[in-house]
Amino acid sequence: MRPLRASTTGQTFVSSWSSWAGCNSFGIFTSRCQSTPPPTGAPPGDAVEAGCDDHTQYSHNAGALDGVDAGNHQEDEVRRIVFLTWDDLSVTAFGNKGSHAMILDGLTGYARPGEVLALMGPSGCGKTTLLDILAGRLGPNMKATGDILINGRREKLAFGTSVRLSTPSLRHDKTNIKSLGDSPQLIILTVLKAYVTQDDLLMATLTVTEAVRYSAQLQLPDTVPPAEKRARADRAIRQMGLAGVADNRIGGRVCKGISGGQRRRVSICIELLASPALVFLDEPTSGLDSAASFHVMSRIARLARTEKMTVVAAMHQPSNEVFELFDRLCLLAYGRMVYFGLASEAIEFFDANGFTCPLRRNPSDYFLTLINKDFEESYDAEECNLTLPSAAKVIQTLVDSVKSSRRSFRMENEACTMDQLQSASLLKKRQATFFTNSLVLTKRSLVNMHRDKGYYWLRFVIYIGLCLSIGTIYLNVGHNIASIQARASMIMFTSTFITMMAIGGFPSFVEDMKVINFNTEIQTYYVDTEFQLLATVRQAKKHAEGRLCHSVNVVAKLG
Ligand SMILES: Nc1ncnc2c1ncn2[C@@H]1O[C@H](COP(=O)(O)OP(=O)(O)OP(=O)(O)O)[C@@H](O)[C@H]1O
Repeated sequence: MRPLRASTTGQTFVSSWSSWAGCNSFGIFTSRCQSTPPPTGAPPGDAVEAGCDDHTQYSHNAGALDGVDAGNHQEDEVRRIVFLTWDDLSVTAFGNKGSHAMILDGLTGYARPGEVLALMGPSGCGKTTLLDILAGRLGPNMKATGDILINGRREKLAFGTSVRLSTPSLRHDKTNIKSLGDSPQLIILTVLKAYVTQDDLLMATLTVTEAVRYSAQLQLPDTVPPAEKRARADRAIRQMGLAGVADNRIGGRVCKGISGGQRRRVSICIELLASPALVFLDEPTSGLDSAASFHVMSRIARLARTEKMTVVAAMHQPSNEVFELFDRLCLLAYGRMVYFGLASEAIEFFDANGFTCPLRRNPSDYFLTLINKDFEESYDAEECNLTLPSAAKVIQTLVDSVKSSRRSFRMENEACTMDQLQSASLLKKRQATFFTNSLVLTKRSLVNMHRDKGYYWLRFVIYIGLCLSIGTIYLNVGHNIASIQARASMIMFTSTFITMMAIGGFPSFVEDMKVINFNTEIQTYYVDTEFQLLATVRQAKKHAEGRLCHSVNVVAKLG
């Protein structure tokens, strides 16, 4: 069994890529594919040709990628190509009393540019956790081991979450894979990435158009003219089917705005505006009807192909049409991987393991029903008109099959090949400047504040009321000795009141913090410093107005 050829460190990405694409078409990889017999027990779906076809298909991208590369001479250009691989990835959650639970158990896989990888599995199987760890935003009570590599390098993704989790990687010990070396360089990399979480973090007071346009101003670099930014935002709105609600407020808990499905589409729209290299989507179609799901997913898949984006999406219940849009499928069951490969080969894989999907049944529904053991005890076979084997047995069979099959061998080789594209890891984020960010954030925040009746106008009315009350109480207080005491108590009262009113602004501040924190966490488009500035300007404006009222009142009434 021949090991894969390692690319030389220091090669340009073009040469590295071309040599790889060349290998796929006529060289090493093809001959390896053809010369390697499938391991015993490999299911028919693991046909050698399938693997090679898969790579040949990839070589079609080479021209496009070369084109991208050739045009990228400017220092601030974005390198769009992201090969994301993870190996032997495990995540454990720790409870308060020393208890712990394994959430992900030794997962290996990869996501490639121009493709959509769907993560599927029963609720609670670990899809969000996998997205979180890949995006570098794992919770504080979680510990992870394994390797995550971007273009062959261990990267530091966000908030100090190094993806260099443990060494040595198991894969390096496998005899059929060439070692990557003991300790690939740990670097801090700014990848233009996007994460659409399950909860939509949007400012309730903005309209759909405003939300998307502000994001365009923040995400797109200053070299893009404002008119072009607006045009891109408007185009994205239309493409997400939001033209009809473009001028509607997003809304929140207090005032109802657009629907849940529309909010979802706004979130996706905002995140995909700058065509990020790496996109994580957590249930992008939740709350959408089947037609809307299909349109949204087909737009994402088309963008992935045309912009060479690497898309990883956790999905629930995709329809047949949506399922066909996925390039690859990673099926999880209680933290373990029961399938990884081409989505189109999943039925064949299940069939080869004795689980034949009934005719006219949605394959993803069938897979999920087979591997869900949450409801086994309450499951009524007659009522469901379906006899299913024990989910635990199915999961074990599939996990064993994935590990031992030719598919697993191919997957690891592909992941390893991607890991070796080390020279491709120079990614640079193109974004608006500090000045633009500060300006846009401040403007957005002021608009938000003025429209928030509870936060701004109600407080304004209270300040006016206070001014009138104090003015009336202390009117003509005089200039004798007793008036000094009256003035002192008035000053004490107003300063205490203003402090209390400032505390009242906390809920809005917390809401803003959620949005800001999220964007900072995944390193999208603004940073702490800009937020500090924004918060200061905002608070200063609010208090200046309140204090101005008081000062005018006090000076006028007390002299
Ligand atoms: N911080 C945490 N501490 C303890 N357990 C956790 C934590 N986060 C997640 N879990 C557990 O890990 C498992 C996987 O959770 P995760 O949110 O990744 O599942 P999921 O597949 O995304 O679920 P769903 O499809 O319902 O969103 C669940 O059993 C969950 O209870």
